[in-house]
Amino acid sequence: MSDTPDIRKGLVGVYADVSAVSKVMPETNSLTYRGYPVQDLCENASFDETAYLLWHGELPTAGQLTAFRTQEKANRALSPTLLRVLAEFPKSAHPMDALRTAVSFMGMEDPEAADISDAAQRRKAMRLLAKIPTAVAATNRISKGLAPIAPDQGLPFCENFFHMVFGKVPAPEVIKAFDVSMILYAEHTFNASTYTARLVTSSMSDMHSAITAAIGSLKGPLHGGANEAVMHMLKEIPSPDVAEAWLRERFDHKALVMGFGHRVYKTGDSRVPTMKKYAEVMARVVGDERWMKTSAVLAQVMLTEKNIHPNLDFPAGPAYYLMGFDIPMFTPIFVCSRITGWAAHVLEQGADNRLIRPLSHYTGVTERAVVPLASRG
Ligand SMILES: CC(=O)SCCNC(=O)CCNC(=O)[C@H](O)C(C)(C)COP(=O)(O)OP(=O)(O)OC[C@H]1O[C@@H](n2cnc3c(N)ncnc32)[C@H](O)[C@@H]1OP(=O)(O)O
Ligand SMILES: O=C([O-])CC(=O)C(=O)O
Repeated sequence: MSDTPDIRKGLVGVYADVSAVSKVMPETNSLTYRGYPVQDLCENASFDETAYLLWHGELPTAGQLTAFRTQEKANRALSPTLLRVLAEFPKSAHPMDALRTAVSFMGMEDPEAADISDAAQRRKAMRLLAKIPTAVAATNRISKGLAPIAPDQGLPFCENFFHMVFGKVPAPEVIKAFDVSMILYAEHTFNASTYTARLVTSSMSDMHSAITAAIGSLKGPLHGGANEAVMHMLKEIPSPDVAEAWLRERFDHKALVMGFGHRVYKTGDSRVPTMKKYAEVMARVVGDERWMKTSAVLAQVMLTEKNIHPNLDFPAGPAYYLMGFDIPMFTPIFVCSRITGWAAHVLEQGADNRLIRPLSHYTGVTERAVVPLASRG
């Protein structure tokens, strides 16, 4: 009889804890946040209402939303020190690396750095929700030799982000497409970055440490980094007519096709139809159908040849490109949204904590004695 314990590589199929934040239902390709279908939230609520929902368990009343928005607007500005630090980062730094370091720095500056009470962690989550977009926009502008644009407290969350990146606010349909992407990216149960945040929290560490680690996890191309990889891939394909041939060559090299496949959804990602609809809106607004046409060919061939469906990153990549964002900003934009889900999980983990510490099954050399240095040859 083998003495190998039951190891689930990648924790495939393992329930690691309970959670009341969201529910992924792969059998129906659906997703709810605190019981609300994500599509319903996209059509009938805003991203900041969704953030409130994730943190408080209920949608806000008008008064609660006004108070939430006031708090968010009041916390947007970065300190002069952090702005100077951002300006000193290596010009070659990827914006996700810059953001990881910026969030870590925010942790040192936070007025309640040492306080991990639920109330303090909630206030820190609000400060992160408000400041992360400012850091993302400033990093982007600094990388182009442009001066950062200060947040405008008179503008709502999404409008303010465009203002800080481009110095202007686009048409309402662009804002709506962006807001929808933010709702769709907000939360997704125990994905790698959220689990990272919970794991860090489980040692009774603080919000900024958990979020810094989560950003590191999200950056990888198998996770959030895929939205950038999708756009690089689409740009490699000269036109929709050659997309099928391009993909078949990729099959020959057994290469991953970015933006396809998912650990939990095997017959379609709940969020893709909504994001695709708004990516198509963006294609019409901009008058550039190339990316959606190429995407349609890739999705069709991946389905018929591999039976693999696109994930959220597949339509989100071209949608952000059509909104005018530089490709290295796509995963940082994901962070601007996912901070809401991460923080909800940090709060949930903190409220009923047990140190996360799994076992490893040893497969190295058998026990042996140290040979003194003089005798080693
Ligand atoms: C927001 C998000 O994080 S969504 C995920 C974003 N990531 C990507 O888009 C990266 C590309 N996708 C992938 O690498 C994978 O699908 C993952 C990492 C997302 C999921 O991985 P897993 O659950 O481990 O899938 P798994 O490896 O079991 O896939 C099953 C089979 O499909 C293949 N497959 C899965 N995804 C892809 C893909 N994108 N391209 C080509 N083949 C794929 C695997 O190679 C595997 O084939 P095999 O059985 O011949 O070995
Ligand atoms: O759930 C996952 O593994 C990845 C994902 O789609 C997400 O984090 O949004």
